[in-house]
Amino acid sequence: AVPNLAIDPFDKVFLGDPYAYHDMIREAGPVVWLDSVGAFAMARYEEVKDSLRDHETFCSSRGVGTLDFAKETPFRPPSLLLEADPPLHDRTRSMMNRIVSLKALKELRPRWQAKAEELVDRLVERRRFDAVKDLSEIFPMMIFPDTIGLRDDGREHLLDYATIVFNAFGPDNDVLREGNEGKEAAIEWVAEACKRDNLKEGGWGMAVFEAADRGECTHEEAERLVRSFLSAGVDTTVNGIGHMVLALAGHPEEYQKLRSNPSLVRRAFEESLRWDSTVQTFFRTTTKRVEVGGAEIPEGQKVLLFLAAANRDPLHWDEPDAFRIERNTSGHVGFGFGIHQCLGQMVARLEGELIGTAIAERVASIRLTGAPVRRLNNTLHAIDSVPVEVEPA
Ligand code: HEM
Ligand SMILES: O=C(O)c1ccc(C2CC2)cc1
Repeated sequence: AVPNLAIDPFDKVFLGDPYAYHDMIREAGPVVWLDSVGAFAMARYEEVKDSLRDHETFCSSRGVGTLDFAKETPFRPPSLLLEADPPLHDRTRSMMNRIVSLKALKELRPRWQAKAEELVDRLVERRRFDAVKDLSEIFPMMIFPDTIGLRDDGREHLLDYATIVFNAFGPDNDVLREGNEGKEAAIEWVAEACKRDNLKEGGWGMAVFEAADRGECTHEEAERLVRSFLSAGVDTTVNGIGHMVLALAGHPEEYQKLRSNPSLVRRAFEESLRWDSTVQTFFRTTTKRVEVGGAEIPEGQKVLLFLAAANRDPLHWDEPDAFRIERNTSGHVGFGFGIHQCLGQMVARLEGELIGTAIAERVASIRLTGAPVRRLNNTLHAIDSVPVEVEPA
C-alpha cells in the first residue's frame, strides 16, 4: 500500500524550510500519496531519476504542474519544450539546441566576464552589500535580456513574470496569490516582448524567428519559444547565483578552498545546485498504470517529483546534507534529467562560473551580516536578501 502523508509541500512552512519534510517523505517509502495535492509523490534519487528518464510513462504534455491539461486549460498556451512530449518536443529541442550552442556561449563569454568583474569590483569597494539585491538580481539582468535581444523598456517585468510562471506549477494557494499580487502587467509585457517587431537583430530571440523563416517551426511557435527563454532564463540564474553566494558565505572553510583554487568554481556552483536546488519540484502525469517500488499508480495520475529531495538522498549521496565544493556532483537532478534536461544549463553554469571566479579572485573572505530572507514560491527556491560583508583580497 502507498503511505498517505498529511504533508502540504506548497504551504509556507514546508517551502520555508523543506529539508526536514524531504526526509519524512523519503523515509515513508519510494512512492507516497499526498492528500493535500491529490497526487502521488517521489523523493528518493532512484525513483525520481527513473521517472524523469521514462518520459513515455511519466509525460510532460499534460503539464508539469498540478494542473492536468487534459482536464483544465492552463493560464497560458503550453510550452513547446517543457510541456511537450516527443515527437513535437524533439523537433523543437534540436532547433533550440542549435541556438543555445557552446559556440554562441564562447562568443558571449568575454562580454559577460567583463560585466561580472566590473560588478564585483564595485561591490568589493563597498565591503557591505546585499548579495541578492546588489549582485544575483543584477548580473543576469545585465547580460541575459541583451543576449535574447529584448527591447530596452520594461525589463523589470521579467522577474515578476517568472514569479507567476513558477507559482503556476503549484496550487492556487496563499503563496501564489500573495506572490503574484500586483504583477499581472508582466504577462502582457512578456507577450509583447516576444513579438518579432520588438526583438533586436543578432539576439537569440531573433534567431528563433529566423529558424521559423527556414520552416523549422511556425511564427506563432517562435513567439512561444522566445517566451520560454523569458520564463526560464532569468529568475533561475538569479536564485542559482544567490544560493551559491549564500552557501559560500555560510561555509567559510569551503570558501577558503575556492580561494586557494578558483578552478573549483564550477564544482562550487554545481554543488550549490545539488545542496539547495533552485527548482525544487516538477510534476509528471502517468500515461498508463505503472508499478513503482511495489506501489501501483493508475493512468492519468499527477506525480510530484522532488528534485531537491533526490539531490539529498542518503541512499545515493555520501553526507548529503553537507555542502562540499569538491564533491563529485555528477548525476544530480538540479537541472532535471533525460529529454527535458535544462536547455540553458550551460548558460547557467557560465553565469555561475563568471560570478564565482570574480568573487574568488577579489574577496579574501565573505560573511553573513544578517539573516537571509527567503522569497516563497510554489516551485522556485528563491531568496530575497543575503546581507554580506567581504574582506578584499
Ligand atoms: C540555475 C539555473 C537553472 C536551473 C536550476 C534550471 C532548472 C531546470 C530544470 C529542473 C528543468 C527540467 C524541467 C522538467 O524536467 O520538467 C529545466 C528545463 C528547462 N530550462 Fe532550465 N534551469 C536553469 C536555467 C535556465 C536558463 C538560463 C534557461 C534559458 C536559457 C533555461 C531554459 C530551460 C528550458 C527551455 C527548459 C525546458 C527544456 C525541455 O523541456 O526540453 N533554464 N531547467
Ligand atoms: O518553456 C518554458 O516556458 C519553461 C518555463 C520554466 C522552466 C523552468 C525549469 C526552469 C523551463 C521552461
